Amino acid sequence: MANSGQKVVLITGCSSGIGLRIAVILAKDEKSRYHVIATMRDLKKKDKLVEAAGDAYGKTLTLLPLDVCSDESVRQCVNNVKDRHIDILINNAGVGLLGPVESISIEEMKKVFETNFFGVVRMIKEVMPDMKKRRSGHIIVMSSVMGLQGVVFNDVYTASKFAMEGFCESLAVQLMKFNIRLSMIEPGPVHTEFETKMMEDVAKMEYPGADADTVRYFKDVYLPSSIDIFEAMGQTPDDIAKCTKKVIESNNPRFRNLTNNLYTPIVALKYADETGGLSVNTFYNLLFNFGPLMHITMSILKCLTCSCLRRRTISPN
Ligand SMILES: NC(=O)C1=CN([C@@H]2O[C@H](COP(=O)(O)OP(=O)(O)OC[C@H]3O[C@@H](n4cnc5c(N)ncnc54)[C@H](OP(=O)(O)O)[C@@H]3O)[C@@H](O)[C@H]2O)C=CC1
Ligand SMILES: CC1=C(/C=C/C(C)=C/C=C/C(C)=C/C=O)C(C)(C)CCC1
Repeated sequence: MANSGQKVVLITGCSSGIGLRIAVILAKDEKSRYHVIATMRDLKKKDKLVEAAGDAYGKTLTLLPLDVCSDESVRQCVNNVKDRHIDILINNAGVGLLGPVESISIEEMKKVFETNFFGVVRMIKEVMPDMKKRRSGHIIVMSSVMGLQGVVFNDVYTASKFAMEGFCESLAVQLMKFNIRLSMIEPGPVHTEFETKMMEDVAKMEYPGADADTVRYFKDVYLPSSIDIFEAMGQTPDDIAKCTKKVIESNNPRFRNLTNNLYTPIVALKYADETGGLSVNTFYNLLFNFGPLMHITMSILKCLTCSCLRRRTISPN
């Protein structure tokens, strides 16, 4: 149970990746300022989190089951929190979906929206009224650079994150009147099971309904570029957890928080030209005309960021 001085933080999707690391980093806060309620839809998956939490488990970190796609599960979970008092709600649970639109059923698309959009809306609807009564609270949403900028062959995932951005940008204004803050975290590529699951799905898929050219563009052009980008720019879940902690601890938290400086110029294209031409044409050229060049650029970028060149310059031995 939380001490009177501790902030109660409820996090969704803590069985792996970013949610797991945020839970651990907050539960291990050096000043014990947080009581973390780490949630996951299947508590059988708790071992990785429990191991990473170490001594904090049972003290500053407790577990509750929660499936963001179920009204009943969301209600029960929040009812199980003492006085339903949640100071900080972190909406992290999310799923990806990759591939040509022709080969994805409407049912699969709805599942992505059910988790990434309605899952967050469901959580906010359950927690927000109590925050409003108390005139305090902070809601965090794990969005993505794909909530700001479309990426080819990620059409449906991108749309689900765009939907979230629109919802939150609207709600943030009303919430401010109740002294409740809303912040979006906007990571670029992050090495988690999200990436592995998508690659596994891609390997299994046969892309029914998509023509041969589209499948070729997806497999032979997009996928290698995407792998390059993950290798060159990919952050760790810990990077995102640290950034999220900073946002929570800021006196004046920003609404949008990009986590990766290397990705900022890519997102900036959209704001540099409101007609959208600059971003659409640049992405087209990067993908279809400069694919091999992009591979070289990404390799150089990877080399510079991994600091092997810098190490060699500083220490010739
Ligand atoms: N990895 C990346 O490159 C990026 C990820 N993001 C976002 O970060 C968030 C976390 O993803 P990440 O850590 O990378 O990926 P992971 O796949 O490692 O984690 C996703 C988590 O969401 C959980 N989850 C999925 N569906 C539900 C549900 N219905 N109810 C409750 N939990 C659910 C998963 O649980 P289970 O184990 O049960 O499936 C898992 O714990 C997502 O919102 C994602 O969109 C944003 C930008 C980049
Ligand atoms: C291929 C390709 C791109 C790919 C970007 C990727 C792959 C971003 C991944 C972001 C993730 C995984 C976000 C998760 O929410 C760019 C840069 C648009 C430029 C054009 C070519």
